[in-house]
Amino acid sequence: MTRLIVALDTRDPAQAQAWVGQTSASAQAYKLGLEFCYANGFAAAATFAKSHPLFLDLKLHDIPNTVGAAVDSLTPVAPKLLTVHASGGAAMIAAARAALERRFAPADRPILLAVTVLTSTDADGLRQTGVDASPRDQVLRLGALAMDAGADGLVCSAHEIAPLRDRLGTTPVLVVPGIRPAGSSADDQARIMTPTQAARAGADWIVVGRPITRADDPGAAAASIAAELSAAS
Ligand SMILES: O=C(O)c1cc(=O)[nH]c(=O)n1[C@@H]1O[C@H](COP(=O)(O)O)[C@@H](O)[C@H]1O
Repeated sequence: MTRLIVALDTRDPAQAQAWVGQTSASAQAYKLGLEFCYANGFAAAATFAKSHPLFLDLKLHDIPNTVGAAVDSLTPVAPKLLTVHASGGAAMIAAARAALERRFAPADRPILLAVTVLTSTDADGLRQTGVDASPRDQVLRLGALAMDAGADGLVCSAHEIAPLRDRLGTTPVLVVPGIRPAGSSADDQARIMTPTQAARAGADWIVVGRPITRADDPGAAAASIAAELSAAS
């Protein structure tokens, strides 16, 4: 069944804890990213990871030596999932994987996810960066590269789940943001689907932020999304 990760996109630890309290019956993991970690440091993320499964979303992207060393430095946080950018290339992804293998026993090793094409990017956005491929083709290209280089899974939009499964089978863990319940605002997301559509397409996890955290009742919003996931699975 598709599981729900709530993105705790805030710099305020009390707010993050409040959202956890409101959604804990519906979510299976929580995401802390750049906003929270730059404001509060990694010790705060490490404390959080002691009581909740943590998706640490730092989207690392640098030369292989720097990314490997950064992953080494993140060892005390011990997240369940960790992101790098697939466009950093095979050697960079391999360096991240090697650092995780050095630092963790196999059973405890964080799941290494490669972000393919950000869900906020459409074909025009890709073209502006010099990529003439469609988002789908670019996700397939980067997805295959990342899995060959040692990623355990991929971050993609729900639109690319079926083509990725066709190309790469069931091995990649597919983590899917850009989720919007029917009728809700897309905000800055370009490639969106509903929770039901993502679950039916075969997402392992969906990542949902604002549709829950900006709702009048975050607990009810998360419960409604969890209900969609269980009905679709
Ligand atoms: O790696 C991610 O989690 C991520 C990748 C991506 O392509 N798109 C994307 O939106 N995300 C994250 O997923 C969350 C989506 O938040 P909402 O758009 O508010 O639901 C944010 O925390 C993003 O940083």
